Amino acid sequence: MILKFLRLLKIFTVATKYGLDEIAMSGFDAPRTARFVSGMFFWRKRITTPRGIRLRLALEELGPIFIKFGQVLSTRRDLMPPDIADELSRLQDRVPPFPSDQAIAQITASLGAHPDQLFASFDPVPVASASIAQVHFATLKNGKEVAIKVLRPGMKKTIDEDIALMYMATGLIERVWAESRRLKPREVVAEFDKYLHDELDLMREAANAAQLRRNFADSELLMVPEMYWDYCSSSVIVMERMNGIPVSQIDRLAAEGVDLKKLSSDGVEIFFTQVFRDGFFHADMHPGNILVSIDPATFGRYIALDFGIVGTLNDFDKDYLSQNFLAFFRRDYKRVAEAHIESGWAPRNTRVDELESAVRACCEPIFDRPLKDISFGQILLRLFQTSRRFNVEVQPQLVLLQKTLLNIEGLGRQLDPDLDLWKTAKPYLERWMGEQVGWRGLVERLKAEAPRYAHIFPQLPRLAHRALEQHAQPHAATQDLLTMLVLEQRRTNRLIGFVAWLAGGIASGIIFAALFARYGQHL
Ligand SMILES: Nc1ncnc2c1ncn2[C@@H]1O[C@H](COP(=O)(O)OP(=O)(O)OP(=O)(O)O)[C@@H](O)[C@H]1O
Repeated sequence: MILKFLRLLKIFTVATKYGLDEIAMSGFDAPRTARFVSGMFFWRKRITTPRGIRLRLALEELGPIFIKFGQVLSTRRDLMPPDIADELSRLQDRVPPFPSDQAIAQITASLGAHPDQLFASFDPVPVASASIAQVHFATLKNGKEVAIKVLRPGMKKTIDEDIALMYMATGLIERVWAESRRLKPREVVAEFDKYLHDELDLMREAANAAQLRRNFADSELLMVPEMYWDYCSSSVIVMERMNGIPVSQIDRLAAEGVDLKKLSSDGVEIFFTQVFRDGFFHADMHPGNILVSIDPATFGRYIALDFGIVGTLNDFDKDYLSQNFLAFFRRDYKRVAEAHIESGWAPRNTRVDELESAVRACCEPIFDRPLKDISFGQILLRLFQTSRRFNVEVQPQLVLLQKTLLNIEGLGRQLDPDLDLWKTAKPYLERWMGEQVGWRGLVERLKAEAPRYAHIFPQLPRLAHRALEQHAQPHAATQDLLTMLVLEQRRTNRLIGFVAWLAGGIASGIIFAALFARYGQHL
């Protein structure tokens, strides 16, 4: 309890030192009591440093968990003012490594043997250390070079304590200051809580890596380290050691003869493949996590590292994205508005023309520049900001996607300032749309649903009969369901009819050809 109090006191002192209260007071219509308490810090020197810098310095002083919190906040550009988000994105969580005997103890406890027994060699000096984990290199007994990621000891306790304080603080703020709820502080902390706890389980990270590796097994564009499952636990993972040049070292890449233009468009292709083909994307694409191979066998291929954060998208999300991007680039804002209402994201009673004109107002200025300079990430961001005004809840996976898009665009344009994102991405969007509508889409969906239909179809007449009996006057939801089932059945019947007709045609053709071959000369 005393420790909790001291920690709270420390947070309070740091917040006052950097005038964070003043940021809050100026940003919102703060209640009088809060202004009075804030005004009591008369002894504080006049604050002249910009608010974003002050917030960043305060978080740095509060330690790794708060630094991580700032990094996560920096990605919520739909909530944060741009000056603060820009400054927070500069937070670095490079922290001093923890002693190697602690890493060795962690490996021994997790994998059941000392590194000397497990590996042919183990380097006690870490190659990198961050707030959650650090990485050591080693060699397996079969000669394979590996990288070992070890969780920082005692992290869970520290995280739980700091998060509990954050919940307490946000709860208090929300209670005394209703206006602050607009920023959804509790929701943001809850998201951060989940994010950190996900990162604490390295097994999740290993599983994400394995999935991404499988998705790109046949690709010439991206390499993902293999996970060595016999040496993986929730606090230690061992994976193939990758060699390459960090993508941020552009001069080195150029000197090695890597084609930067190709690298740039490959990056976009990889990203859109992850999004629209797999619905599974690496969402921590900062340049430190991306290498480029210069090994002759895999020259110029991307290497991905650090799989702690991935985004997943379902068909609904993909449909939303492709519809909106395509409508945007046709400047069809009405379609954008309709897509939001049809998908149920904007409330049903939203007026299409109002949403359309809001979207137009925020996006038209973006189109005032050459197509190649348009940022998908910016478009999505503006869209989310506009949508919020219409009570659209922006889905976390799309916020993650928007943040990753900004990273990819930044990276792509650093490698090739002429990168035309739209030209590179359009075929993916169009292919996705093509697969969703028309015969191809229907056949694909039927194929995917076939096993389920096999169960449902025989029961359909009974279920429909029972539903009709139970509800002589079916209510709206049941009515909708029945209508949907009937429509689906009709569509399937049409497809089956078409296939039967085609098969019949082919069969008659074959029979006719056979008869003609046999008896044709007698005719
Ligand atoms: N498989 C690997 N092969 C070679 N080097 C690796 C490998 N995995 C990690 N590293 C090295 O360790 C560094 C940190 O790894 P990683 O990003 O996974 O850790 P992290 O703790 O999540 O760090 P951060 O939070 O800064 O991204 C990488 O930048 C890279 O230099």
